[in-house]
Amino acid sequence: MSNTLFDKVWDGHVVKKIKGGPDVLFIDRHMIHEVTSPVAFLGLKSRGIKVLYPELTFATADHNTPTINQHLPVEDPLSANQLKALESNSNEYGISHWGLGHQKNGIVHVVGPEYGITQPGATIVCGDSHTSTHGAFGAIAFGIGTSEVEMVLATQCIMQPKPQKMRINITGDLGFGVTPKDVALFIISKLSTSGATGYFVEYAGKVFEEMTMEGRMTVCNLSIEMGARGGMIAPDETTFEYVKGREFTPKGEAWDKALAYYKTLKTDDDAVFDKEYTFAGSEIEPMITYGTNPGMGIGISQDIPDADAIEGGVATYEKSLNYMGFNQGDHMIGKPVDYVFIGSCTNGRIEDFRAFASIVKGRHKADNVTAWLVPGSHIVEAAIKDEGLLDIFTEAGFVLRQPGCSACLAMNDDKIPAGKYAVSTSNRNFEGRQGPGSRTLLASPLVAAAAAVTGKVTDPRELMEELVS
Ligand SMILES: CC(C)[C@H](C(=O)O)[C@@H](O)C(=O)O
Ligand code: SF4
Repeated sequence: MSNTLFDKVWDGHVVKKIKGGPDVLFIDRHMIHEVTSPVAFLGLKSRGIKVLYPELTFATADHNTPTINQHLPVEDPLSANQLKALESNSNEYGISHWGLGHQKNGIVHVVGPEYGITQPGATIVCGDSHTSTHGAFGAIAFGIGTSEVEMVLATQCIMQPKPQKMRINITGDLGFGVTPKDVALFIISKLSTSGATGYFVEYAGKVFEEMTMEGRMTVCNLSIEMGARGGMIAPDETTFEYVKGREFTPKGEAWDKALAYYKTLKTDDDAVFDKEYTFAGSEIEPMITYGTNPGMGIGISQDIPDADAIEGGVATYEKSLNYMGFNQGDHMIGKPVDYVFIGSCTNGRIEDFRAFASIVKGRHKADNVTAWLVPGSHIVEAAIKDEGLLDIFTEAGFVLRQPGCSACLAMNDDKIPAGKYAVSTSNRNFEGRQGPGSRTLLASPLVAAAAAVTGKVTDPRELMEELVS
């Protein structure tokens, strides 16, 4: 029988099928952070249960961590408590803990792949919706709630109804200045934020085959923003090359065996999906959002659509534009920008900082812009320095901060003030997401860089040197 990539990985992890109910799945890797794990550990303690396989769980602190002066004690008492709880729980149960200041510390979805915790064909969970990121490796990776975190700690299994299957194909090539972030924002703008609810998505086609692992992670990261349980891409040579030799990946003979398994992980030619979409890469231009959900995105050269061209309630649409201080029919290009944030588990990897540098090189930060450059991990931070990007940033008037989630959801001090506009490379533009009253325009690192040097929404293609005629 022909199977999809998703079926192959899922079926290979079913421990028990419950008739008419969910499947019990074995979980290969469990990542935890300080926000969603404390209550799960309290639950374990109150029931006197141990962590079944502590060696399969990895803890990192990211949401509540400051991005400057990380060597100093954390001032905010709530954040300090959560960070302490993660540390003491990890120590008590024998779980690897990469806390603030640890050399391996960083955003959970950035460090997992960097250290080879993320592997093709694995099942990976974390109490965090953007766990979908790890699907870039051909893993089944999804976010879980705190009570499920407790379940996985106790049993290394989870009960899950099997989602339906969707495939999204992007054919052909991407245009100049179009990045993986634009591909993802384009798909969400077409499908809406609920368009993939109940589905697990496979991304397929030439555009994804030619994408780097960093790009694939950006796309899979945003799967959750169209309601999908997760997204995945079949592993190939690009994947194997990325994974090989990392700290937690198999070595020697075990690698050969693992590689043979990884190579089986693709959708059979005649496998059937419950839903399928196909778009041409050439349809996509650099994207930007204008509203308060990630589906409210348009090509940067387009105008804000009229309410009657949008599915859903007119009142909600108007409320959203009102919050943003925008009107139907407005041009996005030229809108003033106060803040620029490059970072997060969506676009906080080295390739993103290279893209940002390619535009700011030889230019200067606009005076009206406050820019926060936040690497996703210490590995990214070190690469920024080693590759000479820090020099480019410094000359252009930018400062590099230390790793963490930062202004992506502003649980630390990195908050965008009320009413201010931020071009942000993160994944959510909800009301108040980046600080109470903040207004977020989601975009790629290229669009963020163009805004940072011009002080307004600018088409990055105008600033890119090798403009093809
Ligand atoms: C804090 C955490 C539970 C949350 C999530 O699940 O996604 C956060 O990471 C986010 O991006 O909003
Ligand atoms: S970077 Fe943002 S989206 Fe990613 S885990 Fe942190 S808060 Fe969530």
